[in-house]
Amino acid sequence: MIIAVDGPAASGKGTLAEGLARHYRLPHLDTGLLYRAVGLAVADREDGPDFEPAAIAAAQGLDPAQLADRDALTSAEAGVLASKVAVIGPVRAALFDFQRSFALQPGGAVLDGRDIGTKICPDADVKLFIQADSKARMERRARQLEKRGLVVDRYALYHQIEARDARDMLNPNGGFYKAADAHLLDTTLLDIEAALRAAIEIVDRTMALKAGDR
Ligand SMILES: Nc1ncnc2c1ncn2[C@@H]1O[C@H](COP(=O)(O)OP(=O)(O)O)[C@@H](O)[C@H]1O
Ligand SMILES: Nc1ccn([C@@H]2O[C@H](COP(=O)(O)OP(=O)(O)O)[C@@H](O)[C@H]2O)c(=O)n1
Repeated sequence: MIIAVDGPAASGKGTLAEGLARHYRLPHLDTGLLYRAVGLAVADREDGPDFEPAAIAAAQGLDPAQLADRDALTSAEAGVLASKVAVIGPVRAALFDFQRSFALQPGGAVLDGRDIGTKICPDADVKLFIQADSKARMERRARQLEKRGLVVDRYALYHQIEARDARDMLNPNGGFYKAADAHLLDTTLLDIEAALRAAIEIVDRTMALKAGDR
């Protein structure tokens, strides 16, 4: 079974994808980490003239070992860099095969990102699109960063997330929209457990309907 989980920044898609993977005993890939690793690899060239070719080379040479440093990868700065390399078509093309092979491993997988239901796994068995209002998303990200001992300027964080979402939505190479057959799950008023219960219910119901069709 392949489960695609998409949604905007800090909507809770990673947490849900991890929970679904645990529940159904499937491997999980957070595809945002790939873009974050490419972004970090070219951080010193940000907005410079050779940013684009350097990002393409970094994506083509990406080594899964680069996904290990979670603290660096999940920083707010890495998120901004990720969204800048994510608009470069050849970067997306270079990362496609890794994501697709992960999805197609025997038994299936859970992948979360922005274009899983639309581009990476248009054939996924179940697609979820996770939403939460911007203030709730900012507050979740703020608390996540504060738990690491970082001092967070909520006003700046809110604007940074809005700017990243806007760049993502306008990404000409993206596919960052809710797939027509994706189930919308708004987690604004749900805690992590309630959101996971709702997601499991959607997956079970979708799979039961599919089994009934056969
Ligand atoms: N439904 C929820 N209610 C409250 N906090 C949540 C919820 N879902 C996720 N979180 C928290 O919000 C933060 C961002 O969640 P995450 O899953 O990393 O989001 P995303 O992958 O969409 O960026 C994490 O600290 C996570 O524990
Ligand atoms: N499948 C994906 C996943 C992430 N991304 C890009 O990578 C950035 C970081 O993604 P992420 O999922 O790690 O970010 P959060 O939603 O966790 O904040 C996004 O803002 C997108 O620009 C992408 O283009 N395609």
